[in-house]
Amino acid sequence: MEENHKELFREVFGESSDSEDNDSQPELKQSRYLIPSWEQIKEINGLWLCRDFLSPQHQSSLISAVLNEGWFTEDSHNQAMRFGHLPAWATELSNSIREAVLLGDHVSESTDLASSNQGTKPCLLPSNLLWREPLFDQLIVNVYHPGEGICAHVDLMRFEDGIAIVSLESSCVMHFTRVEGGSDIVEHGERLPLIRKIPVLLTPGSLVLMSGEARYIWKHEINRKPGIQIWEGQELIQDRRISITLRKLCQVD
Ligand SMILES: O=C(O)CCC(=O)C(=O)O
Ligand SMILES: [Fe+2]
Repeated sequence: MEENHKELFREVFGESSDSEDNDSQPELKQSRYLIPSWEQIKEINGLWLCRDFLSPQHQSSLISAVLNEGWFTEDSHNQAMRFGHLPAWATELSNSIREAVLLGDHVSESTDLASSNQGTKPCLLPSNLLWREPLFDQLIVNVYHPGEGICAHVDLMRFEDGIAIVSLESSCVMHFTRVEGGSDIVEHGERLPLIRKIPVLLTPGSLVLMSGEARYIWKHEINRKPGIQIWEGQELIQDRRISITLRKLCQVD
């Protein structure tokens, strides 16, 4: 981790328990989470996936915390939104997202992720977004029953850049398509068709981060109609799926 990141990391998360012996290095292995590995969705700038974001235990406690809010006591209730002051579990989740980005940066320096992208270090989340306070102040929890999904959309412009989606329970494929009017993609000197659907598998406990092009010029959708949720040639078994989307409202001055 870069020195300034280390300092910021200490400010936000404090020193770990066994780094008090005047060795000022934060002991990253003592962090609440294992060092996360991030996957860059190469076709889409600004789209990152952390598959091992939450351990199975953390997933269970998060599901309990969400269900304990009492938002989904009736079957017809499938979405809850909160603005401003978020429940403690959501604030903790936001902190974990920041932590995963910081630790992920650390990992990318020693892997070829760092040398990809024509020599420029790929950025999980621009630092002005990573260090804004609060990182997120809006929360949506969606509960999807089998067959239910969300149609293709770009999140509303009233939200800032830098959106996180945590997936729980059933896996699903989220498809990304470029918004119309975007120019053709040129890759290796070849013009690729404008309408391209990029599938991304969202497994339980995974975290998606969208910023820049991924947030503004790509639509995302989850179509759980029969025959659409295919991954590696197999149709996914559908069960209930819960997602937690965290965003920040734009300031209105
Ligand atoms: O449920 C999801 O994974 C995505 C939710 C979403 O895109 C939204 O609420 O804007
Ligand atoms: Fe969305």
